[in-house]
Amino acid sequence: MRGIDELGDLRGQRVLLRSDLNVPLDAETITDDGRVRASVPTIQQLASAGARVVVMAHLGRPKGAPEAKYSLAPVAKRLSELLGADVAFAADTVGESARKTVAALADGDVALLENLRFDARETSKDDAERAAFAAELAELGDVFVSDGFGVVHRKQASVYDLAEVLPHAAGLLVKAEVQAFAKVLDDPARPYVVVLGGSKVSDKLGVIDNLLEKVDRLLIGGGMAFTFLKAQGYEVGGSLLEEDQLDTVRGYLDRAGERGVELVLPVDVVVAADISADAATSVVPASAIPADQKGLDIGPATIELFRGKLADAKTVVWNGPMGVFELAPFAEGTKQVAIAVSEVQGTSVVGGGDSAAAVRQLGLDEGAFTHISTGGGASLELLEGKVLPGLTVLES
Ligand SMILES: Nc1ncnc2c1ncn2[C@@H]1O[C@H](COP(=O)(O)OP(=O)(O)O)[C@@H](O)[C@H]1O
Ligand SMILES: O=C(OP(=O)(O)O)[C@H](O)COP(=O)(O)O
Repeated sequence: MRGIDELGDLRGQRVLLRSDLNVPLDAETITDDGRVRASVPTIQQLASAGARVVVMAHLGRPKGAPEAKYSLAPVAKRLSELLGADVAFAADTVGESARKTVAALADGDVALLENLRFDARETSKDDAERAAFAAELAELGDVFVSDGFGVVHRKQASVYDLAEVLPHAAGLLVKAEVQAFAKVLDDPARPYVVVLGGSKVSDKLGVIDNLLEKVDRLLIGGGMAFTFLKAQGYEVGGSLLEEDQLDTVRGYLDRAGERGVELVLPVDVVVAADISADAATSVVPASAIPADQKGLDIGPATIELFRGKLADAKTVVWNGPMGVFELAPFAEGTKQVAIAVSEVQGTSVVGGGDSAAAVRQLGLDEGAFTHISTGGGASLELLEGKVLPGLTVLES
């Protein structure tokens, strides 16, 4: 994979840089700036080389049109602070504001475009629509650098199509992440345990298919667990559920049994009627979730069960919080699993925007794990052996 150094002299060149700046926000306050920090070294290297750096990023999942709560404006401010230099913020992505902002850049300056996903073409499944958006983005740059590791599993205009129309290279973060995972991929020490949770259930259920061929144990918590519990015949009340995946999940349960993979599900759950910080909570068996309650964290018996399954692991990969850890009543499962993963004698990798935020919130830093990855879905797809569009396109 070509790196920035191989792009030639960048002085005066407009570099379109795809970063993953998808950070958790509480109104306009960034609650964890890990992804912004991780994007800084590449930006600094490009700016020091005299490039005019045009950063492109997404925030959340807006529906293809501008929405104030998904604006990248707070991220531009934080990026300015971290760089110690002004970051010009364009109020649109490929419109007049973007063109003027880029035209006004001097060598070594940095700009950030508004959320790419305010344009439906960014994430379109239609190749021609994405290509048209990439062509408009390409007018704002001479070179493309891909550094948003958290999105390299997405075949999207700013990740994939842009590399087909501009000279391109991988940024420092993408290179470092790929290298870190190569070590895990290459003959993992066993027992090899993957812990899955979080709320992107439909996205991440699919990775289990391939992981069943690779791992010794799969621990499933977070929003991911309830489709499994339902597939086993339990009612899950108002918990997150992928109804249309129940047959697929039954298939996973059968295959895990056949292959001797331990698929470990919660035995108890913290439930509440609403997702709120002052909700009345109770702990119920996973087989007895009341119809009017939602499962929002794993319970104490599950924490013990998971701790036991992690104790002798030699390789652990964890993506997805065990509960709604942002709120104190539902944070304990994530906290205890984070501690258990940090104590693993061997390789421990935490991936994902929210999972990484959770471990940092607990005061566990890079030193407590072999690697904290900025990508959750991206790292899981790498580990399952998939070809990631945003990486293969960089080889072309
Ligand atoms: N049982 C649950 N019900 C609803 N949301 C949950 C549950 N467990 C975890 N979550 C939510 O999952 C989100 C993170 O999911 P995801 O994006 O898949 O993880 P990551 O960003 O680490 O890859 C968090 O905001 C958390 O509140
Ligand atoms: O947060 C992200 O992924 P993650 O939750 O899997 O870590 C990335 O920014 C990708 O976002 P997406 O899953 O909306 O494409």
